[in-house]
Amino acid sequence: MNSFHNNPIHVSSETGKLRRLLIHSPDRGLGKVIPSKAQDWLFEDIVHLDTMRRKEYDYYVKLLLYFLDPEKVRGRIRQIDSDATRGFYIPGTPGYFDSDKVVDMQKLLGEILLDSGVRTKLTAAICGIERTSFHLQEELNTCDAHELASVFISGYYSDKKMLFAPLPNLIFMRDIGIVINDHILLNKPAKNARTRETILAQFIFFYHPMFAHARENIIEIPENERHFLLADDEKASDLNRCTLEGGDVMMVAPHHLMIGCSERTSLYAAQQVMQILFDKEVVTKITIVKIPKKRDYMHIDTIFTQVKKDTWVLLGSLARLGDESRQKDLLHFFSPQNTAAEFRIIQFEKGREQSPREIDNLEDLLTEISVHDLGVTSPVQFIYSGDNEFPFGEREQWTDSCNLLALQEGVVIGYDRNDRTINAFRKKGFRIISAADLLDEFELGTLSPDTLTDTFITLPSAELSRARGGSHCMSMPILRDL
Ligand SMILES: NC(=[NH2+])NCCC[C@H](N)C(=O)O
Repeated sequence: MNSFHNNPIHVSSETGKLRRLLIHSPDRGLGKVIPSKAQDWLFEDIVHLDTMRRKEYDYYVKLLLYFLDPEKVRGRIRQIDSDATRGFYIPGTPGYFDSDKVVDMQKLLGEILLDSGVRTKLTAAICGIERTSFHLQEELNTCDAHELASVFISGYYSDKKMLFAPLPNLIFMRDIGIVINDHILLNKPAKNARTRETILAQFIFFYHPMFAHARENIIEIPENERHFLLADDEKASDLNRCTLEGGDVMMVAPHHLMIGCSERTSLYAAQQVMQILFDKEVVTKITIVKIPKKRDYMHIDTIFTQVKKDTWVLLGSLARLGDESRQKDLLHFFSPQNTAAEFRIIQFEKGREQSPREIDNLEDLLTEISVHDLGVTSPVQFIYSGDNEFPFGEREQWTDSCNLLALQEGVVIGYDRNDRTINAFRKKGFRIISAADLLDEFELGTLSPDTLTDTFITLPSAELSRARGGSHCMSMPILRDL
C-alpha cells in the first residue's frame, strides 16, 4: 500500500489549482447494462463501453494526470495509447499509472481489501444489502483484493457471472461525498441505484490510510428518527426525507458553502448539514439553492459551475438576465409548471440562523460570491448555456454544458458537443482546444499546463453524455489551492 502521510485534505474553492482528486474509470459493469434497466440505473441509454473509455474518458484521465501528476504521462502518451489492453488505466494491473494525485476509487478499495478484517466486514455488508447466499459471501472472502474491488463495483465475477447489479454511476465520483475545507461530508443517496456506492465510500474514507488523519472530520448525516415511524406515502416528503448527493454541494469560498435542494437533496438533509457545519465551525455562511425537482436538473452543478473567480457558466432559463428566461416567462406565465418559480435562494449566517436572507436570482448570488467572498474587482462575467439562444440553452444543459471542472483558474474541461456554449466561451476570449490537440501540444512542449489560462478543453462526449453527468460530476476534489 502506498504511504499517504502528510496528505492533507483541503478544498475551499471551486477554481484554485487542483492538486488531488478521486475518480473512477468506466468499469466492465457499464458495458452490461441493458435497455430496460438503463433508466432504473439513471442512464439515458445504454453505452458503448470501449468508445466511452478509449475515445472519451481516457482523455479525461490523461489530462488530469498532465495537470496534477505530469511525471506519469509526459513523453509516454503515444505508448499508453498503443496498448490495446488499457493496462495503464486498470488498478491492480502491472502497468497501472498508480498516482497519489489522480486516484481511482477502485484502487483504494483494492488496497483496503488487503486487510482481512476490513475484507470480512465489507463483504458481509455488501452481501447483506445485495441478499446473496452465505456460501457466496465465504467464497468472495477468499478472492484476490483487487478482483474483489472490481466485483463490488461492477457486480461481475471475472467478467463472466453477474452477482449483483453494477454501479454505472460510480464514474460520477463527486456525488459520493464532498470535501468542505478539512472535513469530508458523506452522501445519503436519493436513488437505490446508488446505495452500494455509499457503503464502499464509507469504508474507504474510514479505513484507507490516505484519510487516516481526517477520520475525526468525516461527517455523516444522521437519519431522521421520525422517518422510521412514518407511513410509506409520507416518507417521500422533502421535510422528512434525508438524502443528499455531492453534486448539490459546492465549496465556493473558505467560509461559504452552497447546498442545492433538488430531486436528490432534501431540505431536511440540507438543514441537518447546516446545523452540523455551523456547530463544528467548518463554515459561517450557507446558501441553500432550491431548484425544480426535475430529472433535467438533478443537482445544482448541472445548472451552474464556476470557471474562474469572476466567471461562471449557467443556465439562462433559471437565471434573471437570460433572454431565454424572459421568453419562457412570457410563454409560461399562465402555466402551472413555471419552473423558474420553484427556484429560490436563501442564505443563512452562523449565529443568525433565524433570520435568513432571500436572494433574488442566481446572477446576484454568484456576483456576491465573486465580489464579497473572493475579492474580485473586475466585472463578473456570465456565460450562458447554448449562448442563451432558444432552445439551445436547454438542449446543451441536458448534455452538461454547465457542468465544467476547473483544473486551475480559468482552465476548464467540458463536453465537445455543446457547440453554442463553447462559442460563447470563444466570444469571451477563451482558447478552445480539444483534449487530443492539447495533449499533443504538451508532448511537443509548445504548451504547458502551468502557463495555461482562459482555456476550454473539449472532451469527446457522445457516450459519456448518455450517462447524464459531466466533468464536474466525474471528479471529487480532495486537495485544491485557494
Ligand atoms: N453531480 C452530478 N450532476 N452528477 C450526475 C449524476 C448522473 C447520474 N446518472 C445520476 O443520475 O445519478
